[in-house]
Amino acid sequence: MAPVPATAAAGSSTREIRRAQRADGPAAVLAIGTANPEKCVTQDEYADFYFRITNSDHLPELKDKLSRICNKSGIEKRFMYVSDELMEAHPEFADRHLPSLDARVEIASKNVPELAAAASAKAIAEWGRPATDITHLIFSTYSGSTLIAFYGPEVGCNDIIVGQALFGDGSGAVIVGADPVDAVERPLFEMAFASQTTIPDSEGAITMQYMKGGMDYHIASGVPEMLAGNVERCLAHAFDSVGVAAKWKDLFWAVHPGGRRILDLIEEALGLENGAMAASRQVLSEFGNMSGTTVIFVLNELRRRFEADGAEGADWGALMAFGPGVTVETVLLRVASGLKPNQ
Ligand SMILES: CC(C)(COP(=O)(O)OP(=O)(O)OC[C@H]1O[C@@H](n2cnc3c(N)ncnc32)[C@H](O)[C@@H]1OP(=O)(O)O)[C@@H](O)C(=O)NCCC(=O)NCCSC(=O)CC(=O)O
Repeated sequence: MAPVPATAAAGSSTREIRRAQRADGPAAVLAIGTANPEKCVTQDEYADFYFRITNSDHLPELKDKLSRICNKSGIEKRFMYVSDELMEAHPEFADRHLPSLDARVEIASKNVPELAAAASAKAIAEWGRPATDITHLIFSTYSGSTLIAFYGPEVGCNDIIVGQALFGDGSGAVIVGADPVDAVERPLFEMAFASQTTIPDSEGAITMQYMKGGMDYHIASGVPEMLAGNVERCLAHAFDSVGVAAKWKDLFWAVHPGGRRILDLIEEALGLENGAMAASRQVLSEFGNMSGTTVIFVLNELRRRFEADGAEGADWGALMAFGPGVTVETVLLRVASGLKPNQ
């Protein structure tokens, strides 16, 4: 980021002073950091773990259902705060009808900022400049799968089972700036355009609500179809807005892996080959769905892949995130000089 002049000539207009404060170049991701809680559970042991620590082994049909979904999830392992020790200290977390929100928030208030700080520290170390020089450090955390939205299964509440199969905890941070300082800052991805759309008639499809026993959530079974039916117009709008004629097959992709089926259906809807969302699938496999935090992990994985293979041929890409609303966030990315060989 170019230094802002400390003083302006006495006769400068306010407009000139404001102009001197602004960067010329596009906003770019200059560094990325991620962090997860220590506890790791593999997907093939998760159903046993979850039913044991919530004292729910008397519900074998639900346990089988969780195993079935875990097997189809495309996830190998996830990180989370919940553990035997936590559940021994807070047995009330297993029953969402018991009041526990205060205790959950108290634990989250200590742990979540620490995780965000760990991810941010990695980003700052990679960036290489003093933290006091930062203008934009953006971080996201997710702690739902233990702390806030973790509770035992219930007959008739399949959302709980689906959520238990998919979500993991983590934090991601990016440093964003413009006009990078040569030989110090390394732009990874430039951001050319950003937009947010609410899908028509999607109210109620993904909901989250704080209750006395934790966060209740609902994930409608048609969410993958809903997203797949709407991403193309979001992409077309974004690329039209910057006057770029993009072919979907030529882009690189950082799509939120909300679930394996979401990636499958979006690839199909856009006519992409199965490998197009390899970075999203890799993150899904290693970490699960960490809600809004996940796309930062996907960006990091894309960066790793570009560094390993070179970014030859890749130029434009799209980051897409999804959340309650149902909203679709689209950010147009361009591979920046820091990821291009020979620059
Ligand atoms: C869950 C899946 C991995 C299951 O894989 P498949 O669909 O291939 O398998 P399948 O059709 O045999 O389904 C397996 C079992 O899961 C059940 N099932 C699937 N989706 C369900 C849902 N939303 N609610 C309740 N049950 C559901 C099926 O009925 C079936 O039960 P049975 O076996 O008994 O017949 C997939 O459907 C998926 O990726 N879904 C997307 C999940 C999603 O919407 N994520 C977004 C989260 S919100 C988000 O990411 C935003 C945010 O956090 O902010």
